[in-house]
Amino acid sequence: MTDTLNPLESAQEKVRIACEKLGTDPAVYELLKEPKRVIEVTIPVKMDDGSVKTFKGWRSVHSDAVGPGKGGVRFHPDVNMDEVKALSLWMTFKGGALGLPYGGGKGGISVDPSELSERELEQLCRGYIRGIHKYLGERIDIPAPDVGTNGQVMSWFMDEYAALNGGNMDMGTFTGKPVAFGGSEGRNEATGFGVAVVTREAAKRFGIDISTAKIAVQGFGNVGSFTVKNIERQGGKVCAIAEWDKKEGNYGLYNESGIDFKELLAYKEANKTILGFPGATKISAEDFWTKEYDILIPAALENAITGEVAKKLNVKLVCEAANGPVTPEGDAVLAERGINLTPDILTNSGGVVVSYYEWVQNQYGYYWSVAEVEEKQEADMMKAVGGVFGVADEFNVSLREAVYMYAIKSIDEAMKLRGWY
Ligand SMILES: NC(=O)C1=CN([C@@H]2O[C@H](COP(=O)(O)OP(=O)(O)OC[C@H]3O[C@@H](n4cnc5c(N)ncnc54)[C@H](OP(=O)(O)O)[C@@H]3O)[C@@H](O)[C@H]2O)C=CC1
Ligand SMILES: O=C(O)CCC(=O)C(=O)O
Repeated sequence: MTDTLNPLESAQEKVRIACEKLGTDPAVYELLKEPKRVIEVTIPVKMDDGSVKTFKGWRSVHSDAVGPGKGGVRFHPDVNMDEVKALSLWMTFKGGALGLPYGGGKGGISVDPSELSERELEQLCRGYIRGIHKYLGERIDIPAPDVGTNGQVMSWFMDEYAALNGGNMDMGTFTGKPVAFGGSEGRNEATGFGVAVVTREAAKRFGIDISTAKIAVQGFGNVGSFTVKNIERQGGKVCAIAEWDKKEGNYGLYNESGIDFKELLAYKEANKTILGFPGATKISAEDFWTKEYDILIPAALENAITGEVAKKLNVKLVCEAANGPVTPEGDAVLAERGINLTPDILTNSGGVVVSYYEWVQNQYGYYWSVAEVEEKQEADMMKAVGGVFGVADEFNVSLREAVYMYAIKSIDEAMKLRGWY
């Protein structure tokens, strides 16, 4: 088997297998294999040095069978149309698995945001919204943060959207906004909080004691860092973290007795990197991937665990916090080696769950405390975890297959009710 690194092909394959296992009408795969709409925009930005640069951006709505498109916007040099399409497809199934009233959407711009000044970045954000605003709205398509974007980006998006729409302040058009500008308590940490919930439940299912488990996390961005924090809150410890650096390349940090979250975060805030953190030893990327852990949590980008990487892992459980971090060949190798896996669209669904709460709160104009948000999030995610584990047991399939099978039911039903087949 050759490794498919095209995320769209790998996403389509997962849907095809789920349809086959469930014996759905052939129309279901036909309707779900490609996005409903993809917009491509070229965004000109006047740079600080007086030159003009153009950037390519996309927004894809994979499905709106159940409700408006929903999903993040990624700013990264490797973003391309196929990646955006795949990420939007995954969002359709993430929403389905969690029972959210949404379809799937995703956007992105091919750019390294760290190379832009704040003014240039703001212009890029506003230009992107000028290009796609007619296709956005609380009931149409609702962006949120993903890799390389954050609450500040959402605020510029919202401001530009309101300006282009006669001052329309439908705040639910974007989620992941800062709390001071219509955001929800708990959204910034929500994905990592949810990853910790799913990891805890999977550990129970596969007989791993989370309080003594050795856990490794790849990526210390939004998802990775709050995963580490919430694993610590549950009494677990993360002993290895992998990151990358423009000069240094890929590397890891290791501390057998646990890397302290608060100290590491403070170091990152002060130094803009975790490289050189005194509370752990620097290790090579090769060492990071080959050391023995109970649980490995990839929380960076796609295709981190290829077939080759999967062969050398020394772990019992992989919890996919990133979208698409395991390639189809990686999946096959993990299965052959008896290494369990919790799939991305379940494991990292906490972000979109709390985005949903933000959208609800925006429409009510009534806001919840962080404790209320976390309680609701945990309950909603536990329901999905129970449902997916149940399908896996009933059909004797992997959790990856189970989550697609679990999610597809409601999407299929909505498409049929709408007369799409
Ligand atoms: N934010 C959210 O709410 C959600 C995010 N996700 C998914 O989670 C993943 C991470 O997203 P998020 O945390 O938001 O993004 P961030 O940009 O905040 O963090 C990604 C982190 O991974 C680092 N990184 C990049 N490449 C590597 C590598 N090869 N090895 C180690 N570290 C690396 C980045 O470093 P650097 O910044 O230097 O590039 C950064 O610190 C993505 O797959 C995203 O789609 C899923 C659900 C919701
Ligand atoms: O919060 C959201 O709407 C979506 C987050 C996201 O992009 C994802 O779950 O991959």
